[in-house]
Amino acid sequence: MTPASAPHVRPAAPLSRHAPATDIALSCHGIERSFGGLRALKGVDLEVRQGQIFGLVGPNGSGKTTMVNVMTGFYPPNAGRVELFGADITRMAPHKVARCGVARTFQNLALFKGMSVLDNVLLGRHVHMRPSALASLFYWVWAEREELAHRRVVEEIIDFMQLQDIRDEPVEAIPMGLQKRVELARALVAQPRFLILDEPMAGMNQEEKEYIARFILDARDERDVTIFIIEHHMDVVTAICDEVVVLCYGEVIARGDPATAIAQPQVVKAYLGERAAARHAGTAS
Ligand SMILES: Nc1ncnc2c1ncn2[C@@H]1O[C@H](COP(=O)(O)OP(=O)(O)OP(=O)(O)O)[C@@H](O)[C@H]1O
Repeated sequence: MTPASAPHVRPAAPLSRHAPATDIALSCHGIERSFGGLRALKGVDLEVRQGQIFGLVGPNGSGKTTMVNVMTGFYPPNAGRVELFGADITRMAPHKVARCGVARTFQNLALFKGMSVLDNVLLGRHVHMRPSALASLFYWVWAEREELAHRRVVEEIIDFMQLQDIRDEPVEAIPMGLQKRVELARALVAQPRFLILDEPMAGMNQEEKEYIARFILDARDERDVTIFIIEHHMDVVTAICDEVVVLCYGEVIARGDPATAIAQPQVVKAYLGERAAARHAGTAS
């Protein structure tokens, strides 16, 4: 493609010319966040290396979504520092974090009813769409070309996520498992470097879980994206995550290799309660 015909599609903005080269994609240090008298996060530290699938797990109410909200600028932390690819993004506004190459999906589906699958996916390109007066002036030359380039990215992701057959369906008419796949597609069309998935397998049956796990692995391997995942299905976590951090009441209680971390007694106790954990230990020994 010649420069003259190359569509003007912005890649994710580099964070800073002065950001140090690092193989750490995300680093959070000493993150504190309270809601009134409730300390939802109590000095959380974690580090995600580039190219990892990193899992954040923990019982309900342990602080996982709050942590993601701090990382993405939705909740400013009361203390601590968040770095993305070596640059400080603590307290950066969410839309600026998105422009730094971060995309996320939400725990509860956030698709637009009444719109087709294709249009919902296309919305994921908004982070790369910044109309300028000059572009409008030369609309037919530039804006149309840019629109085509956005469509090309969307078509590629529709293929990648195998959504061709349902592309024109209203999004509310397709099953829940497919809606989750559309959400993942919408996050991927933003061409993120760091993708956060909040319970991507909630409400899925075994077959749907295996399907979406495959797409997550392929996204990491083929699209050069680091993945941060919150997930309650431990079979999936052990199957696809390279590393996990386990939260309980806002504190890290285990970390490391998934199978080892989630078998720790304090983790079993956090999930099952003291008595069941003792029974589990009895059966395990
Ligand atoms: N906006 C808020 N206002 C008040 N309390 C909040 C708010 N957001 C979260 N909390 C509280 O902070 C704690 C951590 O909640 P959070 O949603 O981060 O947990 P979680 O691990 O994501 O839970 P789940 O697995 O159920 O989604 C909970 O006690 C929750 O009630």
